[in-house]
Amino acid sequence: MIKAPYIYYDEQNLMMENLKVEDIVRETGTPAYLYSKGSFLNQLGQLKEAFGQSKVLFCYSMKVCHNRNIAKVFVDEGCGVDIVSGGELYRALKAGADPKKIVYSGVAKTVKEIREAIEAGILMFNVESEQELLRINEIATAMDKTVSIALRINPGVDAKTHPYITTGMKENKFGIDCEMGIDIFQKAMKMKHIQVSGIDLHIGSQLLDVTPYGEAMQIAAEYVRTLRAMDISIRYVDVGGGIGIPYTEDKSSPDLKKYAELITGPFKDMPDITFILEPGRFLTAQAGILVTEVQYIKDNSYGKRFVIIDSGMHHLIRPCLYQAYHNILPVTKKGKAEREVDIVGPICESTDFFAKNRMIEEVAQGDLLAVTDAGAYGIVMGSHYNSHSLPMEILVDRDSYKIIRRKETYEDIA
Ligand SMILES: Cc1ncc(COP(=O)(O)O)c(C=O)c1O
Ligand SMILES: N[C@@H](CCCC[NH3+])C(=O)O
Repeated sequence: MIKAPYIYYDEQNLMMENLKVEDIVRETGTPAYLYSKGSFLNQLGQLKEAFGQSKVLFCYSMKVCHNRNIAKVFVDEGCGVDIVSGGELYRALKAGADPKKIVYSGVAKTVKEIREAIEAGILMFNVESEQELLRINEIATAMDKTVSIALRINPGVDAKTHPYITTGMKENKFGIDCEMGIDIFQKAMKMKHIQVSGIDLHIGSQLLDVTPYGEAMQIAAEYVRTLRAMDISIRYVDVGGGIGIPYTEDKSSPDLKKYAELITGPFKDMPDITFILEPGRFLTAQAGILVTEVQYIKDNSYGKRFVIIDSGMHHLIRPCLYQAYHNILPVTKKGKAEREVDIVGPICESTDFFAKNRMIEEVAQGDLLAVTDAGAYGIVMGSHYNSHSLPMEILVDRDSYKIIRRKETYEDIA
């Protein structure tokens, strides 16, 4: 494994691992997502270290970056996979995931998806409603299989993150509220083809301050005690994902040691519990950059300058959807003075921007820019809007790179 940093400048050249980013994309073309394998492994290593000897199964939340080559990096390190659809199940199995390490979340699992997951023999369904439980039981009965489930409870905890990405509050569609959950657990216990195995919760995404996990895990531990007192056996506590990354320099990485303590601490009296973690963003966001080429520079008479690029909201929707900040770097520094610009894409929407009023080194037509921290919720939230193709994806490993998703042709998207 090579040492951090994985994305850095060597004099004027932006590097990923041992390669110049410019050399890669001049061969492959733009727009392109580039990912550093070393960074993936380093982030996973940090999480593993924080949890030390605790019984934890890390399930890569593949919704953040579902390329099967990337899932395979984590699978090869012993991780399971957190999936939310039949499509993700397919990708996870193609990546070589052990079905016995796959957990399946999501509020709208269809009959077909449930059947496929039972056939694959996944570890556990994270059930999000009573009707879903009934449906799983019905399908399991017809298939004559016993299916392991956890109920996703909604602990009513404010994760204090962006309002669009909290999930554990009363107004969120996820999970079952704690009070109703007890009754549903009891019903599940009576179902012949259902094996009650765990509880599940996920309070939100992009948490930099881990304290809300403390409150949530106290609630979870109390809940498990109540269930056990009713002879409802709980082996797994699935904590979901949510650990964030600093997108801006004024923020710092979450305290992983504290996170691990907040998760495991309330369960000290239950050493038989296995924790399941579903990290996503923390594992992949910082490893990814989106490289784009400047197409045009346009000034208007109000003093505004637009830098128009060959990528936009159809490739990375986070700035448009959450007003999210992503750093934007020249791929090759030219030593020019900085000036204020809007960096905008080709889409016929005024929300199609990566940055507004941003100071960056002056760029010219044909220059390359790299949007950083783009490895999570990037390409997976992309679209073919305006019939543009998605960027290619490239995995960098020390001195070499591999195209893991080729450029789409018109025929692919027509
Ligand atoms: C159930 C569940 N697990 C895991 C994740 C991954 O979250 P994150 O990328 O914040 O780690 C999400 C997304 O928020 C989720 O909804
Ligand atoms: N898509 C969001 C995170 C949503 C989490 C999914 N449960 C983001 O880009 O930050």
